[in-house]
Amino acid sequence: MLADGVLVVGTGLLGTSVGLALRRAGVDVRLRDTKAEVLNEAIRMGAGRAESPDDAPAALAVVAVPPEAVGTVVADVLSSGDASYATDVASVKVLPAAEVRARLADSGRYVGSHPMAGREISGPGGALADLFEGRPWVLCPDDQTDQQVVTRALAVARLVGASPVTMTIDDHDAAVALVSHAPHLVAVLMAARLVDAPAHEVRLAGPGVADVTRVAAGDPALWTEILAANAHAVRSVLTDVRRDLDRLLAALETSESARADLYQIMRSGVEGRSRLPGKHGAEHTEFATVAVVVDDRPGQLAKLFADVGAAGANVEDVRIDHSPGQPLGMVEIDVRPGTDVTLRDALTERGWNVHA
Ligand SMILES: NC(=O)C1=CN([C@@H]2O[C@H](COP(=O)(O)OP(=O)(O)OC[C@H]3O[C@@H](n4cnc5c(N)ncnc54)[C@H](O)[C@@H]3O)[C@@H](O)[C@H]2O)C=CC1
Ligand SMILES: O=C(O)C(=O)Cc1ccc(O)cc1
Repeated sequence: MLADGVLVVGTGLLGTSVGLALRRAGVDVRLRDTKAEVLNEAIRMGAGRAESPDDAPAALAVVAVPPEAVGTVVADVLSSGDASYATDVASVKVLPAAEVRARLADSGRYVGSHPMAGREISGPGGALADLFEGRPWVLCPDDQTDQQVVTRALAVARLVGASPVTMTIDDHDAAVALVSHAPHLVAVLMAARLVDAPAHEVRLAGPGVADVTRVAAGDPALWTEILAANAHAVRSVLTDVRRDLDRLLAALETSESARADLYQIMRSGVEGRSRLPGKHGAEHTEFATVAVVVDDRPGQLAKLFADVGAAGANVEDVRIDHSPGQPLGMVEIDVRPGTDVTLRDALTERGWNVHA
């Protein structure tokens, strides 16, 4: 089905990651980017090859350019015959669909899609072959969409290790406003509080504020396009957040009833977070954590993981924090509840400093 190969347009973070994952699955991938140095870096990384004038039309173009450029690029690859069908990976779906429809009479050869995986680093340098592993990949066909393009986009999603999900473009944009775009803005607002903060305060920052603000490091130009294209749905979520913020401000007053409400708000945070999907999209599972203090020297982590493996424990997740100013790290290993006791004993026996 993808025997004629895939054309990836836009060899930044997403395009190069798609190329690396498809190459690993044996697909012929040709690459295109308006910036020669970016294209050459993606080729050097093994994400695909340069296009050739002798190439037959690609089975599918995967358009991985910023949202406002998607319509023009999809119309170009389909009308030039560079690809028979096209999909895109933009973080919004209503805008690209409208732009493709406005530019192409046979827009049924396009289906919008969105892998729910990314990083806060732009460009091919941040690309990873396993970026999409176990992540949802949303496809948004409508009644005009040709089944061929859906089949091909589905094949790409599966070959890169993602789990395909189908929804309408409107449902998609509403969902990502809640789970991606509004959270991005909350992270940005908290990170922006640090800009003029005194250095002696910022110095105390630990992994908590780093976790909460991680996505705020994303490319401001790309995110401005994403948010402008989904402004309506994002405003709706932020209006609810503003209402909650007002309630929170009142709950921080010093009265007994305010204190009870503050507790209720904290409880709703725990409850909401527990609804986040767990590893590989499975239902959220509470893991048990084993924390080990590790010397910050070469080979320690490899030795620790070997000892965890020897103890028969499966690592469900792992976090590493470095103690500021000390040659020590704290490794938190999440395992299935029940296995933590045996693991703790086994690691202590092997001489590790396991936190109580
Ligand atoms: N960054 C992320 O975490 C995620 C991004 N996306 C979506 O993926 C798309 C790409 O984002 P990134 O890879 O992060 O951006 P990026 O900035 O790393 O890469 C975009 C690339 O597109 C190229 N480009 C721009 N216009 C072009 C055109 N007309 N023809 C050919 N190449 C062109 C740029 O030169 C650049 O190399 C965006 O639509 C974004 O919404 C989707 C999921 C996650
Ligand atoms: O870094 C993360 O956790 C993300 O959620 C990345 C991300 C960014 C943009 C998207 O459209 C989809 C995923």
